[in-house]
Order: sequence, then C-alpha cells, then structure tokens
Amino acid sequence: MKKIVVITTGGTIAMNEDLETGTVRPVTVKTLSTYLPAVSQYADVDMEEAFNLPSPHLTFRHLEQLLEKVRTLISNPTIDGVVITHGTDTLEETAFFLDLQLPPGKPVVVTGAMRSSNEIGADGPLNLLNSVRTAACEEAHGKGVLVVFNEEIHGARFVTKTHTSNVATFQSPQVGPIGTLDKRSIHFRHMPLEHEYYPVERMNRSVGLLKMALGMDSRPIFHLLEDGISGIVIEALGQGNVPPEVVPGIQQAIKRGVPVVLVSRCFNGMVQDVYGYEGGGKHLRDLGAIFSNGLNGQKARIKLLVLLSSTSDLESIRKAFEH
Ligand SMILES: NC(=O)C[C@H](N)C(=O)O
Repeated sequence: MKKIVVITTGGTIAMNEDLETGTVRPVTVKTLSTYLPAVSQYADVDMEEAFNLPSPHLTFRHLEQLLEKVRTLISNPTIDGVVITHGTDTLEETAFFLDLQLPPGKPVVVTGAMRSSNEIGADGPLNLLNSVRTAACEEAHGKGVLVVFNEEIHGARFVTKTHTSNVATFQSPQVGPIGTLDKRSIHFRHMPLEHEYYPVERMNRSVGLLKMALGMDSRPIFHLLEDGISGIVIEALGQGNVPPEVVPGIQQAIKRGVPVVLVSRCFNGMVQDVYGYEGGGKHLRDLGAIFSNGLNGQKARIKLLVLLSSTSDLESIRKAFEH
C-alpha cells in the first residue's frame, strides 16, 4: 500500500455549520480524521495539522511553513505522496505557489470543500477520498501540484475558483481538467505542458493587484507607489487595455523600476499587444508593461512576488512572464 500524508490547514472542509444560526465556523481537525477509515482502503494514511485557519487568514509565512512541511515529507523515501486540505477561497494561490516551488515529482494534491462537514451533501469526504486516491496513483507523478475537487483533477497553473458556493466551483478555463475520477477508476486525459520552477527562500516583497473598470484613473497606482510597493499586477480590460487616465500611473511605475504585469479581467484568454490606441495593449507594451501568459490576476501576483524575492531585474522578470 502507498503511504500518503494528509496535511490539514483549515477551511470549510474543517468547519461545521451552527444549525441554529447557520453560521459556519472552524472545528478541530478530529472531524477530518473521522473520514480516515473510508480512505484507508486506498492507502496507508497519516494526518498532520499544519494550522486550522480559514483560507482568507493565510499569509505568506503560512505558505512558507507549508512548503517546508511538504518538502520534508516528499524527501522521505517511505512517503509516496501528500494531500493538503485547504479553504477554497485562496486554494488556487497556495496550489500555484507550491507548484512554482517544487520540481514535478511525487504527487502533491490540494483539496477542500464547499459545504461544511455537517451539512447535507457535504463534499469534503469525497474530495479527500479522491485526493488520496490520486496521490496514491502512479500516473499522478511528474504532473506538478494538482487540485482534486468534485471528481476532477486540475493542474495548479490554470485552476480557479469560479463559483461562490457550487461544489463544481474549480475549473481550468484555458485548458479544462487534466483528469477525472469515478468510483472505480482515475483517468488522466493530458499532461500539463508548462511547468515553472522558481525556488525562493522567503517572499519578502509586496505586490499590488488592481482591477480595471470603465472610467478609472491613475490614483490607485500613485497610492501604491507612494506606499513603496515592489510590483503591480493590473487586471486590464479585454485583451490588455486600460483607460487613458491610467497610463500616467503605469508610466510612473515603470520609470521607477516597478514592474507592471498585465493580465486580463476576462475569465479566459491571453493579453496581447493588439490595440494601438492610448492605453491599448500595443501602447502599454511600448511603455514597458509585461504581458502574462494566460495567468489570472491572483496567480500573476504570486509569480511576481516569487520572482521579486530573488531579483529586481525587469528584463529577467519580463522573460519569466513572456517566454
Ligand atoms: N469553501 C471554503 O473553504 C471557503 C472558506 N471561506 C475558506 O476559504 O476557508
């Protein structure tokens, strides 16, 4: 039998609903350990608590601690894979951070739940079971960090939370799931083509994430610059355009050596230097903005934070985003 370690970090999978008030709150990790007998037919499973927090409470220090734990476990030859239970709100950020920090090898699977453990139709037990099955599966090797949720397997790079409450919330808009699970089998459909590896000791910079909208101006960028921000990710309109009034802010940031990374506020697709009007993608590229390769805003922010922790050279940051 394969040996899998489940690391718990909190989130709704480790919460209960108060049946009188309807409020959902953390419970002890014991709730999760009650699922272990059902899981034990697929692997020899140990459970360790890293922390017990809602995922909006996590910080980069927590991510670093978690990474350290995962690194220690996968370097142990008696352990075949790791499953991390996590709140869904920031799950995609943690999965992508770990993906950027770990060379593809033993399976590392992140999962969670949309319904708390005592709600009717709780999805935590099945998501945990399927994650352990995936982590114990030979084919999961070498595919980078995976997110297993609602009988689907997603790569960390493109997966995103798409629905506030539905159990089918995790989707990969650019590429779809890389695999699916049913009661008896696991089917991997394709291999993630891109894997990036940028190991860092400590994430010691700050990066702002700004969403563009009709009629916006440069004030939020000037505030960030005054505050000493190290990098800015702009969720631009459409293929990578901003209102003309935002251009002075972008110019100022680039002049000060602060990288400006463009992603789209659209759910799907790439930013490109198509439009030549003021604030259009071509204009922004000429000013020195960096185009991300299909990452969403929150993931581009993680990547920029990781890169800025080891370099401030704009050209190597550009290369890492635009290769
Ligand atoms: N479904 C969830 O886990 C959401 C919860 N607010 C969290 O991220 O911790």
